[in-house]
Amino acid sequence: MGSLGMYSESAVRKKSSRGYDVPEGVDIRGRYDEEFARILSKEALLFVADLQRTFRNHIRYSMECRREAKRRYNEGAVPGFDPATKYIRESEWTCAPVPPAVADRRVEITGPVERKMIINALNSGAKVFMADFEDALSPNWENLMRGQINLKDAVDGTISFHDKARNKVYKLNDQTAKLFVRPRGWHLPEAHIFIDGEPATGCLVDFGLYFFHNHANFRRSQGQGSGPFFYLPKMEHSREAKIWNSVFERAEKMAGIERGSIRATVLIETLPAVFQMDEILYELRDHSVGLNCGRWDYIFSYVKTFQAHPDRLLPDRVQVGMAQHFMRSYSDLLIRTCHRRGVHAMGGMAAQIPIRDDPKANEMALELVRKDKLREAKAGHDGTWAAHPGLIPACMEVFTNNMGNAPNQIRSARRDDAANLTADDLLQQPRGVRTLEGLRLNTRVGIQYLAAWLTGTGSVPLYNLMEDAATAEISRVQNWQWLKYGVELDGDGLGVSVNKELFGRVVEEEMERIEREVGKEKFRKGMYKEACKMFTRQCTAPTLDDFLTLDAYNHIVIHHPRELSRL
Ligand SMILES: CC(=O)SCCNC(=O)CCNC(=O)[C@H](O)C(C)(C)COP(=O)(O)OP(=O)(O)OC[C@H]1O[C@@H](n2cnc3c(N)ncnc32)[C@H](O)[C@@H]1OP(=O)(O)O
Ligand SMILES: O=CC(=O)O
Ligand SMILES: [Mg+2]
Repeated sequence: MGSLGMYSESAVRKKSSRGYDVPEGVDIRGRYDEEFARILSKEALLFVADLQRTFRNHIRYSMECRREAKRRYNEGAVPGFDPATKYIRESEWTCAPVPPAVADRRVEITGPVERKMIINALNSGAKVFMADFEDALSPNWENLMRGQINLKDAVDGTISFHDKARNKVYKLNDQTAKLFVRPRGWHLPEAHIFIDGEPATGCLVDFGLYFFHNHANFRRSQGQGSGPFFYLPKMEHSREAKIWNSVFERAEKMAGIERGSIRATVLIETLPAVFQMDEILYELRDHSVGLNCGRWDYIFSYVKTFQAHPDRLLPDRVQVGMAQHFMRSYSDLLIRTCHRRGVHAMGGMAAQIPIRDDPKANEMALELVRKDKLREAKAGHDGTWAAHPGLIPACMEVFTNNMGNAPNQIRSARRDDAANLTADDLLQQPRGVRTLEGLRLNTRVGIQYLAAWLTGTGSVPLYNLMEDAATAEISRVQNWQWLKYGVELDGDGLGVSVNKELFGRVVEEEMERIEREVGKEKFRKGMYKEACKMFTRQCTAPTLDDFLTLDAYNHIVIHHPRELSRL
């Protein structure tokens, strides 16, 4: 438990907020629940409110800088290395030593903070489990609060789950994966918790509540004296990493633990951030355990950054893989940067998942995963991500064959050759063709994903692939880009160009197909029509929405007394 020593007495005064006991200035607008109230204790909320008050202006400024950068890119500029921080890139320094508890991260499983999945992931045989409040989670009130309860039970070691339908009880094994938690990105508000009349910042709620309730037990049971551990998503600039560093320092002070205890891996998953990798590590150098290639959001970010650059259009989504020059360059430079600074360079997610009812297709999917992991291990990555427990043995085998007994390749794979990579390498337009099937698949997947998200599920299997917020974003922005520039579907050889009329027909036909595939009953009961409306609006809007989930979020905010809120 944290101490309240750093807060004044008056700030702890109780005030009733729809059933919850809250400190001054905090208003809980989500449903009251006794279990939630244990997470939303007055002390924990005070900690979250303190983070919000301390950092809100820094966050606001950073988001304003993102808008300013977007304006520049939209006027024709391209991202590049910042001359002002050349000294950071060129000087020799290293991050704090990697804590022994997480030296070996050769396979990491990811998944939403759902109770059964947390147990399965911790028991999966992976070295790390990244519990996700971000790409894999629909951040409705129930998911967020239950997620916090589940994580607390997991850290306490008491988590269990009874699947009544199968009469199966889930419990933790003796040996479990190390827990990392990924809070939401800086851009997402938490509209069920108001602080001083404004929605709280989503990631400060996720981080604050988890840290407050778990830091002590985590360090004892999991961290061998260090931790807790985090993954930090979707940053665009080192100034955002600097805020996280300050958040960590403040949390460590509140908890009375040593500075540098908290450790985080930053996902490099926006195009501007690839030019800031040294700077991001530098800001977090006492709190870093590396960088990760968040390849799916990275592709999304490529389209978003170049939304006003018709000379940089993408081919079909399925063709934008790690073999493309810009993706390979990004992974190589990330490895070189991390190893030079003494931390892990983590690989990314292959989207394939096991295909239960078709052994041949399953073997082909597994082979694609093996190939992807082999490329990562040989390139020098220290570990990788798996979306499903069924993929762990294959990923483990590839990394173990390449790394042997060493826990990582930080010292052995320097990749100094990657120092020659230039901005042109990192920005090179991907090669390939565009097809009507590409447009159809984007539409079919985007709508089904959004329909799932609106009903509380943030990661889904679609057409034998894992789909989450990052992969769905690619579908959305690619459709938008093709519509905006009326691109020719050059892979079909028919000379057809994408326009609103064609897209309208595709939407109609794909909705019919979805109804056939999921069945009339599920289609009627689900949120496919709402998702279709939302997805269509976003694909055809004159200006590109920054995030699919920002507009969609308004539809999952439920305030009590019951009312639907628009932010
Ligand atoms: C771009 C990025 O950000 S990637 C990171 C974010 N994305 C993710 O984390 C996605 C994680 N993966 C998943 O959510 C799931 O694997 C899905 C949705 C893709 C597929 O899930 P399902 O359809 O339930 O898979 P399936 O039916 O094969 O599951 C079999 C078992 O494995 C479990 N399982 C599947 N994936 C996971 C996981 N990632 N973690 C833990 N357990 C899992 C299921 O709970 C199920 O358990 P059970 O047999 O005890 O009931
Ligand atoms: O978060 C991971 C990604 O690929 O996006
Ligand atoms: Mg991502």
